[in-house]
Amino acid sequence: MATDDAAVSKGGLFIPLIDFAKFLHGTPPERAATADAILRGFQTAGFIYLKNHPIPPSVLRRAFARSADFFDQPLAAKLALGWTTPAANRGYSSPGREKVSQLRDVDEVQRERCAAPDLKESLEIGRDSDPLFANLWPAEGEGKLRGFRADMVDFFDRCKSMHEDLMRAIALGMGLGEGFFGKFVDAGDNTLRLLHYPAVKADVFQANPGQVRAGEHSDYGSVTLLFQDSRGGLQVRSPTGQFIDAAPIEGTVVINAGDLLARWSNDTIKSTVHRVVEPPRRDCVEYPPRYSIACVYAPRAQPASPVPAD
Ligand SMILES: O=C(O)CCC(=O)C(=O)O
Ligand SMILES: [Fe+2]
Repeated sequence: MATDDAAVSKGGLFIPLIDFAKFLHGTPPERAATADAILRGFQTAGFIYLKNHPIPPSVLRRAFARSADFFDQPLAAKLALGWTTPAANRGYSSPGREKVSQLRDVDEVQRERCAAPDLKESLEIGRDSDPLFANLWPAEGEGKLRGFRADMVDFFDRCKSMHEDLMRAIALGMGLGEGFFGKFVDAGDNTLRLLHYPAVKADVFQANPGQVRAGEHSDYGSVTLLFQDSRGGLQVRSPTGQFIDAAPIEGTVVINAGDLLARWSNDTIKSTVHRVVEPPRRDCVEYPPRYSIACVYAPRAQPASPVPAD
């Protein structure tokens, strides 16, 4: 059965490759089997790969091209859209600014940032209609970034809709009503995260064995959709503690459960640690840039209806 295909099977880590169309358009038994496979993947690996997902290749190609156009701007233009506060969590973070980590102590994070800064830059985009926080968009102008905002809002909405489908599958797999999570996730208080790992000399990794493109961490939300280009470097921690390559597979999206879903499921679902490292070693002086797009889902910031007093 398609749901038993492995995207990754190594070192005790089995990440299933699942046909999402069987959940979206299948017969009731196909939908149920696919929902079970999705839930099992999150319970065992914390990660799944989905094929035949609803975001068309042309839309993805466009999102990646627009992301490259954004990062291609002069640094000063990007810094003008600088990330400000965790509450807003919007805007641009220049290389070396963000260090993803499992550490909780700010001084320890700072030491890790100095020893092995994440070799990446990012743009965080939140719900565009949020009444509290505004996205930081490049000026529309006539250049390459014309239409950037409209394209990103469209991509954001497509990811939101896919997230709602996924939460329906998880609820079905858990034996709950399909709509169980609906009222928690329908606001779309999510974060679209454009990531660019600039070209880097191979000897940077050789000179510093702790050097990474993104440090080891778990994600904070319910699930993260992760679209990656063909460069490689994403690794997922296996149940025995080894980091295993989660290589790109054309036409698929990698999805991982985050801390919130682990909490919601009483830790039956795993929020698994992952990182981005030196790409598969090859004979080159410089590794090319890598782009990825992560959509991190969070529950609605405000309750859907007033919470009863007691
Ligand atoms: O770029 C990647 O492949 C991973 C990014 C990631 O894990 C994150 O931003 O949370
Ligand atoms: Fe992550």
